[in-house]
Amino acid sequence: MTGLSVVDLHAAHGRSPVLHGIDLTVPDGALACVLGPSGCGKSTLLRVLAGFHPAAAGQVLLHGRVLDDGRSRLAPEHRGIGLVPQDGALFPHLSVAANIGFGLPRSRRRARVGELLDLVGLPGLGERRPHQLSGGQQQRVALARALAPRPRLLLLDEPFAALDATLRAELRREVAATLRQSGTTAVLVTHDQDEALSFADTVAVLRDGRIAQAGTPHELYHRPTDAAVATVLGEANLIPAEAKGVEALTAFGPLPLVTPGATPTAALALLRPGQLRLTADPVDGAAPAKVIGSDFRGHDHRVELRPEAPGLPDVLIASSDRPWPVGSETYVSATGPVHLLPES
Ligand SMILES: Nc1ncnc2c1ncn2[C@@H]1O[C@H](COP(=O)(O)OP(=O)(O)OP(=O)(O)O)[C@@H](O)[C@H]1O
Repeated sequence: MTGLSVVDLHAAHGRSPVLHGIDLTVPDGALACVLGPSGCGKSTLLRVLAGFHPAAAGQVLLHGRVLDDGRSRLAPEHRGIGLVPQDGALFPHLSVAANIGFGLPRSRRRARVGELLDLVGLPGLGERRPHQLSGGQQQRVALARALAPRPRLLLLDEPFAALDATLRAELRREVAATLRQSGTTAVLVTHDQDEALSFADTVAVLRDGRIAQAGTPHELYHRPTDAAVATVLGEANLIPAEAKGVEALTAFGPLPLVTPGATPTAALALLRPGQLRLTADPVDGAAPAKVIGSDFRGHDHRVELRPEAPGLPDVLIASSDRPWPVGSETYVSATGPVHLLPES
């Protein structure tokens, strides 16, 4: 069953159009993510969904009910939609329990607040004030507050942006688990590709107010429709290729295709950094390359290379489990399968 359905949605700020025909479907109980750079229209989209900004045209439906069709719109308080803002926006003078229970009927408040404190992993902290909590705990309270009235849709506006990297990854895992446990349909907006790929069932890439591509995180990462989507989702090496049967002919030799047949013949092959292998000695299909940059990232090394072979871009990015000193000579080879993108 469809939870949220956005059909050909247009929105503007004054006379400036910002959203140009957005189509987005989120099944009931699914987690969706809208990923895009600053200024592409993510917050405007969330504000239209929440009812704080009017649609200029198109439709927003929740469980089949029209919320906005460009002519009439349902008031935000009647939509059954919860919002978790970037900074949590808790009431500083109220306890955690009072923040979570704000707006709930008195008779149900106590039990529901207790339930939610357990759900977000903060049992026993109901009497604290927000300033007595860490940033991550405050965001969990904001999530609990948004979930308290059992919204039919939860909107999350870069809710982890202010947290450090480790806490951010941990909290988004917890939040995704909490939303799945409560069966809540949710839309998260972010400019962070790791967040999008790890959080959502469906990712929609928003570019200049248009959905460039939508699909599962796996589809978008491995089968982007163009080079811009490929790079929004993570580092990408794009090398000239020609499709021939089940293979792509490249400067690294023939590599198997992800989807044989349905590709342009002259194209770019997408190779993620993990598909490039570095060796001290030449192997089949390897190109000589000079190491021009190397960063240790804990789980691997990000190695920047200048290949010394025709048919390759000026710079390649590889992932290696061992360090390669800057200035050293190496050999780079590739493993498929590869996905082909149109050349321009
Ligand atoms: N209140 C406003 N009045 C006029 N223009 C606005 C207003 N709010 C946003 N805009 C413009 O609309 C466009 C989309 O802005 P929006 O805030 O939706 O983008 P965003 O993707 O959420 O960006 P960010 O990630 O930086 O928050 C931008 O060009 C922005 O300058």
